[in-house]
Amino acid sequence: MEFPFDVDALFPERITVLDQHLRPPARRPGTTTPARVDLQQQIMTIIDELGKASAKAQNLSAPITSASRMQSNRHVVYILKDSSGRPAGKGAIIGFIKVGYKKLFVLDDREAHNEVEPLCILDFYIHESVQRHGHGRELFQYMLQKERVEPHQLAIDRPSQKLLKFLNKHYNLETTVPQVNNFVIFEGFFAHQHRPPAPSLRATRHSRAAAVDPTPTAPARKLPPKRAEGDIKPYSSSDREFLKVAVEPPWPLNRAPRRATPPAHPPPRSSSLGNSPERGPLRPFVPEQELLRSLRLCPPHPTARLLLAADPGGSPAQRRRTR
Ligand SMILES: CC(=O)SCCNC(=O)CCNC(=O)[C@H](O)C(C)(C)COP(=O)(O)OP(=O)(O)OC[C@H]1O[C@@H](n2cnc3c(N)ncnc32)[C@H](O)[C@@H]1OP(=O)(O)O
Repeated sequence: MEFPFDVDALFPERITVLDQHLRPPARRPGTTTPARVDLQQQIMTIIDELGKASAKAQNLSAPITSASRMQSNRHVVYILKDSSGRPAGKGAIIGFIKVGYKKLFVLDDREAHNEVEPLCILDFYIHESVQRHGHGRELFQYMLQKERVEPHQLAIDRPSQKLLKFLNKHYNLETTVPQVNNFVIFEGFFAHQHRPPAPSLRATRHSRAAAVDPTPTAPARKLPPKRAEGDIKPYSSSDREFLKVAVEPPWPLNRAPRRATPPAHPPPRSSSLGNSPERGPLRPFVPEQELLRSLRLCPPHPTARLLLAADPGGSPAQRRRTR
């Protein structure tokens, strides 16, 4: 994937790690340094384009990775570049993987709910022209070492068939523990749950392009106690949740408020907060409180008044309850 600017100078290392600050990595000595804002704009362009390409490859209706979503989440993206075109070309981007810690409620093999906070694979893409060349593995392996996690410790947000095959081939991950949410976890997940997240993602909130530390050690952290079934929320929020087509609420909650003039700007199709870009055809919802208020202010219909008057048995209290 090529860009009109010098990707090779922007990302001096083969793999660049970026967090929510999207800070441009330090440039090689001797290279000219454009204004910081320009560099950050280039990074945002790369992330937006990668997100779009990944969504297309997965047949998603909208990207789940974008610069704005990165800025509003504590996710980390690992970007793999190709500088083989150097010195003539400007380098190219091969792909990326996005990870982040998420609080999830997952079922173990006895179908008991467990509250956990594993590192999740949220998005992963290698350019079509170079898939099945080992780049995915290179990126994944780097991420595992940097985050100090083992493959069984990961939760995968709705993996594609290709990713399932990838995990099976490279990491022998095959047997899944059935879940009711969109996350896939593999056998061995619970055995490793006492291994805590590494400080790389949690504590270091800077753009990094550091060398891989080959010693995967991390201090132990106690997991929260198991919750009673009643406390458990029915699902854990996936990053892909906002892609689902929204279900229209029943009448009259689906009535749009009357507007004299159309809005000057349509609502954003997708925001960093994760509202669905698929909601175009749906009418905006009337807030429930507003609806109740307007119902209370409504004078009773004449027929209703007649019916109330003709009901000798109905006490005011009963009528209040019925109403
Ligand atoms: C949580 C999520 O992100 S889900 C979305 C995952 N991303 C996608 O599905 C996007 C499209 N696919 C891709 O971008 C890539 O194929 C990735 C990221 C899944 C893997 O990256 P690659 O560079 O192709 O992987 P790498 O070369 O290291 O390993 C190849 C192995 O991956 C699996 N794989 C990759 N592509 C395919 C494919 N088209 N069909 C079946 N298996 C595939 C196979 O196990 C393959 O081994 P094989 O060639 O011996 O059969």
